[in-house]
Formats: sequence, structure tokens, C-alpha cells
Amino acid sequence: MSFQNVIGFSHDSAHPLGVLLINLGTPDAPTTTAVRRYLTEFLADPRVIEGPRFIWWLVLHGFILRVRPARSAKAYQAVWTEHGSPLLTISQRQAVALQQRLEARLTGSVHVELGMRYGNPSISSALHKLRDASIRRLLILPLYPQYSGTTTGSTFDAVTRALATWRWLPEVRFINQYHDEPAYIAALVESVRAYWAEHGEPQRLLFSFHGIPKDYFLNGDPYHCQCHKTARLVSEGLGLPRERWQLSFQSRVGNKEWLKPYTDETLRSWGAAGIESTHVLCPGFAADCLETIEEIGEENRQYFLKAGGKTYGYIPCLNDEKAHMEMLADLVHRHSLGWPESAGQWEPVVAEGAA
Ligand SMILES: C=CC1=C(C)c2cc3[nH]c(cc4nc(cc5[nH]c(cc1n2)c(C)c5CCC(=O)O)C(CCC(=O)O)=C4C)c(C)c3C=C
Ligand SMILES: [Fe+2]
Ligand SMILES: [Fe+2]
Repeated sequence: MSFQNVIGFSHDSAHPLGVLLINLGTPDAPTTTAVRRYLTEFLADPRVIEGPRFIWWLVLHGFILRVRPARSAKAYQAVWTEHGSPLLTISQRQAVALQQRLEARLTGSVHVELGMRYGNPSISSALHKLRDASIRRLLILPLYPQYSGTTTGSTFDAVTRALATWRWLPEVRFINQYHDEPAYIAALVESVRAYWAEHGEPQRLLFSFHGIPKDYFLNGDPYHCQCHKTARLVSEGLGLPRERWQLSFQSRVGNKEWLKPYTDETLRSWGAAGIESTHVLCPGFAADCLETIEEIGEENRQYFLKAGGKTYGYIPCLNDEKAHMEMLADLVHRHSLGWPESAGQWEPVVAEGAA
């Protein structure tokens, strides 16, 4: 095994704080081939699909990767913009905005990089850039407000796997979750209020979170509880009575039971029960993506309207809005405090025998 060397390390300047911003990732293009490559990496992750590997490998390669890429590619084509995948372009804007806000807040210098758990830019390429910037302290911020082993846990695996190839490791901190941060809750409350100021208040507000298999929750994944707390705090911030809001889980894959109630079933049942208007908010997504723009913005709209509903609104994610970026900068700032003065600076010495 050979390790990645540190060449050209600058000894005489202060080392910037490295901030690695991570989101899930997206295909490189909305084509069947690119989506297959992305899904192959994503669905082979044992944090995402638990269970015996060999059986899953047969199902994945024998069935899923033959059918799903073409179907998902169509959905991606519907959300793709001239700049690319919404998830990637929004995440890039978030990285730039975070860099600017941190420069304004921190006394020392800072270097923010974006990495994606699956696809590009990869976590290891982002880490290379941070190493080239001579960072000696690394703060990792997965953009998942609610912790789940499938997302946050998997991010940790990927970062530590990449760092395992480094000769000289930096000091590392890993932000686990921020599901009940007051500024995150306040930003969500404000985004709902702003949407209501423009579109009026609906009869019901639905908090739709990405689902996970129910057995992960039963085995101790805290995601379900953190989603419930986020929804409760936002509804309290809005002063919304309990009968006017509900929480649900979307994007189920496969036939296993996932966290309930399901978003599609909830919206169909509301439409059929005579609820005329609803707005849907997705607080678990830091950036709009396929699962929000297409699945919530379009697909679930049809379920509600076809079942009898009359007015449906999708409230966008916080994306690179000012309150969101301020909140993230504050979170990074607080997590960057308390490190001792020295970051392990060392004097350059020419080793004996070295040329
Ligand atoms: C099959 C299991 C999956 C689990 C468990 C899962 C958890 C999970 N995912 C997100 C966030 C996102 N997921 C996105 C896309 C997506 N998710 C799955 C499957 C699982 N997700 C698939 C197969 C896909 C790809 C699209 C498709 O084929 O339907 C995305 C969007 C990516 C994009 O390019 O826009 C996000 C974001 C969370 C938060 C989560 C658990 C908490
Ligand atoms: Fe997902
Ligand atoms: Fe989906």
C-alpha cells in the first residue's frame, strides 16, 4: 500500500480551516448510461441497502439496473437545467456562499469544498483540493439536517475511506445533524410564511421527508424521531394547530415496509376526504433535487388533484437563501471553536541522507 504524499506543504503560513460540504450526489447527465453508473454506486452501498450482499448483487445487476436507469433518466430529463442537475448547481452555489460568509465571520482563513457521496465531484477529489490548500483541520458538514445511517453514516464511511489513503491526516470534526437548530427551524418557518404571503394559507401543511426502510428505524436509526421533532418545531413556530399539519415519508423504493405514513397515500387520502388545499414542505432536503422538484412538485400534485383536491403548492427547499446560508455559516463557526492554538505546525528539516 502506498499513501498519498504531502508535497509542497507550506510551512510558513497559517493553515486554513478546511470545510467539506457534502450532499448525496446526482448523475453526470440525464441519460440512461450516466444514471446507471450513478445508481450502481448508490445502490451497492451497504448503508443504503442492508442485508446479504450476494443476493442483493444478483437482484441489483439482474433486475434493478436493467430497468430503473431508463425510468429515472426520464425523470431527470424533466428537472435538468441548462447548468445541469439542480442538486449539483444549488450545492455549488451553497459552497460559494458558505465560503464568503465564513470569510466574513472567522478570524483565520478558510477553504470550503463541495463533495458528493455518489458521483461527482467525488469526496476524494474535494479532499485532494483541501490537502493542496494545506489544511490541517477539517470540518465535515453533511447537508442532512436529520441523521440517518443511510446518508450521514454513509458520508462518514466515504470520508474516512478516502482519508485512509493519506500519509498525514488532518484533525477532523464531523457534524452529525442539525435537525433542531433554532436558526434552521426559523429559516423553515420564514420560508413557509413567505410562501403563504404570496399564495395564501392552505387547509393542511404536509412535511414530507425522504423515507428509509422501517427496520432501520427499529434497529436504532434516529432519523424518524429527528424528522418528527423538526416538523413539530416548525409547526409550533408557525402557530399551526395539530389538526392542520401532518408528517409523511416519500420516495419509497422496493416492496419492503418503509417509514409511514407514505406521502403519496396521505395526499390521495386528503384529496378523497374533501381537503381542498395543501402545501408540501420537504425540510430534510437542503437543496431542491429530483425527489422534491419532480416527485413532490409534479407527481404528488397529480395524486392530490386527481383524488379530488383543488389547490396544491410545493414550498421550495432552503437552497442558497440568505437565512439558510447564515445558519450553516453559524453552525460551522460554532463547530470550529475550541481547537487549541497549535495545529501541529512543524519545522522543515532536511532528513539525514535525503537529497
Ligand atoms: C433504495 C434506498 C434508498 C434510501 C434508503 C434512500 C435514503 C435517502 N435518500 C435521501 C436523499 C436523496 N435521495 C435521492 C435520490 C434517490 N434515492 C434513492 C434510494 C434511496 N434513498 C434512489 C434510487 C435515488 C435516485 C433517483 C431514483 O432513481 O429515484 C436524492 C436526489 C438525487 C438527485 O440527483 O437529485 C436525494 C437528495 C435521503 C435524505 C435519504 C434518507 C434519509
Ligand atoms: Fe434517496
Ligand atoms: Fe424518487
